[in-house]
Amino acid sequence: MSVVLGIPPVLAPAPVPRGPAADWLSDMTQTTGQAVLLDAVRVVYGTGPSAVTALDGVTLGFGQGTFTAVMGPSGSGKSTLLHCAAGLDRPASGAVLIGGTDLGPLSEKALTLLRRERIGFVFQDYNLVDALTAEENVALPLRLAGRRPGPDEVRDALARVGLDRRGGHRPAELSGGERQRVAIARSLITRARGTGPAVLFADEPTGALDRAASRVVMELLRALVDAHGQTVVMVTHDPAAAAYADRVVLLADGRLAGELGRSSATEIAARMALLEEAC
Ligand SMILES: Nc1ncnc2c1ncn2[C@@H]1O[C@H](COP(=O)(O)OP(=O)(O)OP(=O)(O)O)[C@@H](O)[C@H]1O
Repeated sequence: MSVVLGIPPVLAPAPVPRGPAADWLSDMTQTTGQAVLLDAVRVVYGTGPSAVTALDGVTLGFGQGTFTAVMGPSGSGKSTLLHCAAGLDRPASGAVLIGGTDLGPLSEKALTLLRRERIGFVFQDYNLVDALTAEENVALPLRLAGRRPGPDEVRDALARVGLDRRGGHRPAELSGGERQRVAIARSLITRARGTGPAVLFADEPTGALDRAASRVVMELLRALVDAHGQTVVMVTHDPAAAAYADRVVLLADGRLAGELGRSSATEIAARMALLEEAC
C-alpha cells in the first residue's frame, strides 16, 4: 500500500545533476515516441561484500501505445526494473525518463506528483480497500490528491473495465478478476482530468487469478493499448499472459538477455525454459 501512496524506497538520495546527456535523452524520447526510457540504469542494494547488483546497466525503451511484458528467472531484476521505470526506486547511476522528463533531478515531491498524474499501477493483490465500494476505491486516489471526482468520471472508468453495474459492491462481493478490473479502473483515473496515464505498470496482474479471469484481465489490458493507445509495461511469470504483449523483454542476472516480438505462449515458455537452463 505504501507504493500506492507514493512513498518510495530511496536508494540514492542525491539527485543526479541534469547535463547535456539528459537533454539529449529527453529529445530522443520525444522524437522516437518513447513513453519510458531507461539509459544505462544500475541499481545496487546494500553495500560492501553483501551488495547485490539488481540491475547492471540496462538500456531499454518502451514505445508509446505499446504493450511490453518483462520476464526472467526469479531474482533477475524484473520488479527492480519496474520500480525504477515508475520512479519508485532511484538508480545508483544511469537515467530514467518518462515522456521526456528526466526523473533524476526531481525532488521527492515532484516525483510523487509525476507518479500521481502520469503513471498507473496495478498489483498482483489488487491493493483495494475492503471497507470501500468499487466506486469509492476508484475515486480514492483523486480524493487523496484533494480532488473531487466529476459525476461521470468514476462511472466511466468502471464502464471501461465492464463493471459500471458493480460500482456499489465492496471487494469481498467481487471475484478476483473483477477486483483486478476495479484496480485497473483506479489506475486509469489517477491523473489530470481527461488524460490517461502516460504509462500503466502492472506487476504480476494475473498472479492471483485462475485461467478464465486472467484471460479477461489480459484482454482488457490489450484493448486499452489497441483502442486507447495506452502504454503498458507488465512483469509476469506467465507465458499465457505475456502472449498478449507486443514484445517480451527477457532479463537474467540484472541484464537484458534478449527479446521476442509478439509470440505464442508455447514459444515464450520454450524461450523461458532455455533462459532458466542457462542461469
Ligand atoms: N530491498 C532489497 N535488498 C536487497 N536485495 C534486494 C532487494 N530487493 C531485491 N533485491 C535483490 O535484487 C535482485 C533482483 O530482485 P527483483 O525483486 O528485482 O527480482 P525479480 O526478477 O522481480 O524476482 P522474482 O521473480 O522472484 O519476483 C535479487 O537478487 C534480489 O534478492
